Amino acid sequence: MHNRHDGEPLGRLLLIDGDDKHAPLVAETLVQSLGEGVRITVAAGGKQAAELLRDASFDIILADLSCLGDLSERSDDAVARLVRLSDGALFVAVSDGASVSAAVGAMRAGAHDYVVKPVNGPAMAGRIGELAQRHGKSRALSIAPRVERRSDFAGFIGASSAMQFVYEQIGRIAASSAPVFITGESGTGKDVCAEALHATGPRFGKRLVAINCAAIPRDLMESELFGVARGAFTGAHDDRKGAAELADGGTLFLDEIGEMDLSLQSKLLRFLQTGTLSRVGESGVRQVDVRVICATNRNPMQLISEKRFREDLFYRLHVLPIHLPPLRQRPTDVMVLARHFLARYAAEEHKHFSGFAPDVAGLLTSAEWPGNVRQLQNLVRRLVVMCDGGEITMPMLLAADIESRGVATPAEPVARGERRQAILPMWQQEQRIIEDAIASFGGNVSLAAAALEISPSTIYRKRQGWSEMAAAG
Ligand SMILES: Nc1ncnc2c1ncn2[C@@H]1O[C@H](COP(=O)(O)OP(=O)(O)OP(=O)(O)O)[C@@H](O)[C@H]1O
Repeated sequence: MHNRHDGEPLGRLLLIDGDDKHAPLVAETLVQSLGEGVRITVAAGGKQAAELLRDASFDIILADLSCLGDLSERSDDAVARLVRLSDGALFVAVSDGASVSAAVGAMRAGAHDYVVKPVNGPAMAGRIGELAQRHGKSRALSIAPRVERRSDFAGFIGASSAMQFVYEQIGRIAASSAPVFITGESGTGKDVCAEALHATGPRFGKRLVAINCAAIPRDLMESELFGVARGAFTGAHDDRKGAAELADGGTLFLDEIGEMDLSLQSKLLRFLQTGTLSRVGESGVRQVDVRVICATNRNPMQLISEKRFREDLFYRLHVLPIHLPPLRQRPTDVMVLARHFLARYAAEEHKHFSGFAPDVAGLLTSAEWPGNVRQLQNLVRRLVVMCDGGEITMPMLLAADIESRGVATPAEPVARGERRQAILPMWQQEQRIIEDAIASFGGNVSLAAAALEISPSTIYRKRQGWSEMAAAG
């Protein structure tokens, strides 16, 4: 937060909001969150905003898409015109949430992001800081409240911007009881995330009970989740609580939710709707208060389209989405994590390591890491066990890397006839890029398409093609 500022403002924000009662309130919450160094000018519509932009320079523009009609009938056209006049300001579109296509249109027209109404001051201030950093908008960044860059948070290690965003999201939603839906490839830290949400929230005094929907046989899953009454089936000698009851007052973590049987999905939906459950073989109902966190490394939209996941259950669970980015998208975290694991395993093994040789660090940083943090962690552990100590050199890495799916691919593998990283066919690489984009927009195909600068119908067409390719083997 900035100190009170008497002279020139630190920055200028243009708020385009057609509601003359609402706009001053929004402006006030923004000043409270951004600090008094920001000067806010309100424009009642697109035309007035365009005039203001011709006369003065602004650092941030917040534009309610519903009030730009006086500038152009189409909101994307109005946004494009304002962006052209904006002199490189950070441009955030505000939409009413009903029209995803308007928000996508605004982003195609040059907006940096969109937020759904109502504009919340503290959340908006955080978002401005994040966007300003991501888009290199130094003027907007100077207004945003300083956020300490953290290199660790509640069990996570990592100082990249992507992880700062994750920490900020966890901090913002930990106190709520609404369901959280965590997505991310295997090994990106979905369990760590569930633990962080529980540990930093008000339910910390009660239990976090985790249940892995892929690891438990189908016919046992219902009793594991909801408990069992004595005599319900052969072998049920006693009444037993399930994970949901054990987590009462605390958090229930449903890992690999995408693997849950469809009939149990209906029962889970009922539990989420009513807050009550019945143990297997019991006719009465029991009230249970849990916060549900679920996670999957699959694409939930694909599971829904394949009819393996109920859409109504997805929307019940997908209230607060968190996406954990793959390690290859945050290369600055690799050595932070590698050094952390080296220190930890060296202490466990009573050995002394001085660090990684520069060529090893370079190779690790640029590797693909298909198994993400888990793969890096296992590799460092293997290095510590196999080596006596000192500096981790390239020969040591190559010796330890044998089972790690080719992280340490040498620079000229073909010439030297050594191992080569598997090259995926073009369609699979394209599929990965598109699925990553969809996951990072919480499953929203339209927004992913806008970010990739292709049309949503292209994504749907490609998906059809991938299923056919996969079916063809
Ligand atoms: N950012 C991180 N900082 C420190 N450790 C991490 C981080 N991310 C993951 N890990 C570690 O990597 C391993 C895998 O993490 P985790 O089990 O949370 O991944 P996951 O996404 O749930 O994987 P899966 O989908 O296979 O269950 C764990 O040992 C975890 O402690």
